[in-house]
Amino acid sequence: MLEKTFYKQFLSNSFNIPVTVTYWDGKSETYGEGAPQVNIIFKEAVPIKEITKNASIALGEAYMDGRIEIKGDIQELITAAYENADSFIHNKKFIKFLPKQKHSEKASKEDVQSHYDVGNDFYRLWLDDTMTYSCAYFTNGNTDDLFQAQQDKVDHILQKLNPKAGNTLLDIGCGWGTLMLTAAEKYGLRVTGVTLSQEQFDYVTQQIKDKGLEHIAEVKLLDYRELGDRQWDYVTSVGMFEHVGEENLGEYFKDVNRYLTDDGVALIHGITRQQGGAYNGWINKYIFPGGYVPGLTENIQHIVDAGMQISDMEPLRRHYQRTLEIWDDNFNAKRQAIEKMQGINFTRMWDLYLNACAASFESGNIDVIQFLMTKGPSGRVLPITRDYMYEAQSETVHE
Ligand SMILES: C[S@@+](CC[C@H](N)C(=O)[O-])C[C@H]1O[C@@H](n2cnc3c(N)ncnc32)[C@H](O)[C@@H]1O
Repeated sequence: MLEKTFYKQFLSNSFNIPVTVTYWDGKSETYGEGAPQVNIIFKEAVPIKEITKNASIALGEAYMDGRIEIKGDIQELITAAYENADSFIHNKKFIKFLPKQKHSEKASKEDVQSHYDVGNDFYRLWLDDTMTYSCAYFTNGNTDDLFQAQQDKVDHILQKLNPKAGNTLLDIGCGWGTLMLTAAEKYGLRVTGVTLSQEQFDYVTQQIKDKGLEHIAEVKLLDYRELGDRQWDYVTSVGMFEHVGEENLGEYFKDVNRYLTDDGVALIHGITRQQGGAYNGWINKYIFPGGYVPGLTENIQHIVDAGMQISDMEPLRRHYQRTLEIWDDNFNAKRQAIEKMQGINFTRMWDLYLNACAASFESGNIDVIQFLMTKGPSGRVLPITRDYMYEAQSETVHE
């Protein structure tokens, strides 16, 4: 009885849409006004002490192993929790414990490999053919297909750099390599990519060979902190600073600045949080160990402290919401194959992750920003308007 009183209070305050909750004794109650859109079914009670320790971990784990079922749209339910300031997602009372974070070179390697080395065969099932794993750019609104939108994102980034053929580019956290290989093939740049994932490194190495780009493209299995004194004309880093950790973020931007020539341009693209930086219990425990989403102003402060000058900033949150929705559709279209490959708990975990991230963008809890920067006020002067970013590029200029 005590347990149910707690649940009733906890759940009736958590969402800004009406929900029906079916309890372990088979009885249902509806909270909120109007017709319920989602039914949360507790097949058994999640212990109150787990919920009060970290509700997102406790409920996430219960969803993963099937103690909780959700009938209706999971993204809509989680968005409703993000949009409710009193919900357990925001309430410090339910976030007393966070998994420990370490960001040494060794810890970063283990963390990154635990996520990306799930395997290229897994990612191939639900990413598009560019194997890009970051926010796409839907040039024509939401109608573009993901493959086109990922290519457009890469062009959008590279065009912002105003690149000159023959110049050099470093891509920190190059993933499966589409940005760096496009920079080489289409823009004639001499490119270096770094990743900590063995699977990505093997994939990009093969791509460089297959495309005959060995003379202008190289990939390294290295931590971004281990690149020595070398400098590049352009530095890009897409969907990567979220791995760096709060305590290393200032140094990360200083490294970006250090790797740039005096005349260099950097485009750093990543997730920020409106209300200040945060770790997320369940995501940190199961999806991105070591992940940290910085606050927007925290990032800007680090950029300024590193001595860089911001030339342009573009928030793309609705593009990331759309990207995640397409990934989740693709994921569910391949659900059987994924369950066979990774097991049912992993599949439920990953589906929850994609929905939770889409909800976080949808509610505006997080955003994704492209920061375009030069090396201080005396660095390169970019064109005075944004027009140059949208001018069509010539076809392949590959040397
Ligand atoms: C979300 S993926 C993005 C990949 C790619 N930029 C894209 O847009 O598809 C993050 C990338 O950052 C890399 N990464 C994370 N921490 C790193 C580190 N300390 N040093 C080098 N690469 C790192 C990962 O290996 C992965 O390639």
